[in-house]
Amino acid sequence: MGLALTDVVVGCYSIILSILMLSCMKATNASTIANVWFVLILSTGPHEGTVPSGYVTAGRIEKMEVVKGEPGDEKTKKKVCYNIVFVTAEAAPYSKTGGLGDVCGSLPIALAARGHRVMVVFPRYLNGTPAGKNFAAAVDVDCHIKIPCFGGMQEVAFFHEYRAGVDWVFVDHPCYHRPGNLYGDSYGAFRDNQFRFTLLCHAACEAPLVLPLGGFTYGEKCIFLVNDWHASLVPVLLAAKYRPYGVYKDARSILVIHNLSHQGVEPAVTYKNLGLPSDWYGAVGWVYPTWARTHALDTGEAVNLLKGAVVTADRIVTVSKGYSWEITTSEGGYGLHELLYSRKSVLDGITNGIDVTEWDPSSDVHIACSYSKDDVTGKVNCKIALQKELGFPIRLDCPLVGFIGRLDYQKGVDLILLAVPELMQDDIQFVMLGAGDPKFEDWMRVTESSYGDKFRGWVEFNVPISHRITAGCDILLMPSRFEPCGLNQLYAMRYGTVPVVHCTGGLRDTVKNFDPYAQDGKGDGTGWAFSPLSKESMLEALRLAIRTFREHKSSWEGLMKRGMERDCSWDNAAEQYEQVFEWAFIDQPYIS
Ligand SMILES: Nc1ncnc2c1ncn2[C@@H]1O[C@H](COP(=O)(O)OP(=O)(O)O[C@H]2O[C@H](CO)[C@@H](O)[C@H](O)[C@H]2O)[C@@H](O)[C@H]1O
Repeated sequence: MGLALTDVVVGCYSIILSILMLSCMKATNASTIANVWFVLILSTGPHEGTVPSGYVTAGRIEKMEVVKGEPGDEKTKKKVCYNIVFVTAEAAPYSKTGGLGDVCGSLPIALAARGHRVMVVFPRYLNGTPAGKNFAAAVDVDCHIKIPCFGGMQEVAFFHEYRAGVDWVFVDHPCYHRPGNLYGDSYGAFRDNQFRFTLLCHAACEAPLVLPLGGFTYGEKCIFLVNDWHASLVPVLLAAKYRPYGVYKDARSILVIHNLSHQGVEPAVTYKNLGLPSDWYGAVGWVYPTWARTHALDTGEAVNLLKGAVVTADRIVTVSKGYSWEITTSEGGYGLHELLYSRKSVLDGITNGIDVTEWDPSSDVHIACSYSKDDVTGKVNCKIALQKELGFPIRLDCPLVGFIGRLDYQKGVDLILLAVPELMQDDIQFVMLGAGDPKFEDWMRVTESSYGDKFRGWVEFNVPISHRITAGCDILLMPSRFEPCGLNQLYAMRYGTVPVVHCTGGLRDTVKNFDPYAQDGKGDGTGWAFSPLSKESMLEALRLAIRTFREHKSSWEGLMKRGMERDCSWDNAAEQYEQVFEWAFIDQPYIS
């Protein structure tokens, strides 16, 4: 295929422009120049292998894109592309226990689609169940490394799959092969989780240096996105283990906080296991508040991996704006609020997007009948099918309320437990899907046996049924005590299911309270956000929603329609992440 003359002209223009920009920058900022490449892209064809064609393997690649609008209206746009390394404990569809898996399974794809080179590093879990087939397409890249930690040299291997424009890199070690879920089994959390995720972090720091994915390593000029406590050792390792030897001087790290309530806290004596130099204790060292100590001689000394990332990462992102503020307060900061407040200038909130391919009522393979915002009639069939599946009487006039989530203090399940005896007096049907705290699981089973024709407690982690509940219900209840972003309310709105949520964190940011009088009486809003967090205010909001469903059909249709029309794709969030990457590279590494 030959080049058109216009392409050649634009190409020459771009080369000249690049040379000019390069010399300008030389005069101003020599250290930035070291990791900036100007690449002229005449045409952006499909990616081959893992190195997008026309790219240079570097931390930051400035790509001159020819933007073609109307004929004669061609202009050159600068786009900076990065080598991005996600480090996470889970990524869907390979492994998922909650929203972290959803985000790390879809944000990398959105960033790759925007031109970045993206790798996701996470464990190769095998628990002896059919879930193991999720890893079947990954191949052993025949690269074994030895990691110095926990008193010896631990050998890990890497597996790799290139899918949807992303390098999925699986860290392999026997500690990830055992029955149970990703973090524990019926006896509780695995006792060696600190070991398992220390290995992950060390391996993730090596991956860009040693893995020739598609023939080229990512190299050390990259940006690490470290998710939650499991990946939090990465920025500490960059600062303590690599930069003193001149490695990763041009890399940056961003801590992404999905949930501050889990911090990876272990006794202080375990510091020696982490593979950090002895004089770096201060980065991860932490002292419990007095009230949390267990006995009079307890000094409260501990290592806290998330705290280590808060003090060493170049920037911090939380998964909604509301939550980024909440974590700087004593109510929401879980003991880290003062530290987080001190880093306020590099703390941003970016609301999660959702995987709009997996969660699309017009093509969802799990639901009984497809529908869309332009034709919602199929939703009725989904409701009938769900009522059948749950053994409820088939009644379209009866509001069907759902709850999906981990059975955990965070999700406000205790509030539902308190409210159910009253709620069951009303003419409603209520389904709860969740697994977690055994005391809530038992309560769901008992409640189902007491209110057989109107309450179902589905105790399991089951993705297909979560889709069917999202599609078949009229209302989704989320009384979360705190919610960094929340995904189920986003899925619900996309499926025309109206959310009733506690007004907190990402729920407050994404669910707009219904106002029947707005827009000259046409109404506005996408659901109900109640406050304070009490049984009474939750019941009041739920009953208001139920009354609107029963008595104000056009208002209800408006609520459904506005929810379904919301833009919740990842592209918008990915663009905001790009802004944060740019800011991260403007500054020198926070700890150099
Ligand atoms: N029993 C079950 N069966 C099937 N699917 C189930 C299930 N229980 C939960 N899920 C699924 O797991 C995901 C849960 O995501 P959330 O964002 O609501 O919460 P989570 O607290 O895990 O995530 C944390 O990280 C995410 C991502 O940043 C933040 O949105 C959130 O606020 C934060 O607490 C959803 O996809 C949901 O459908």
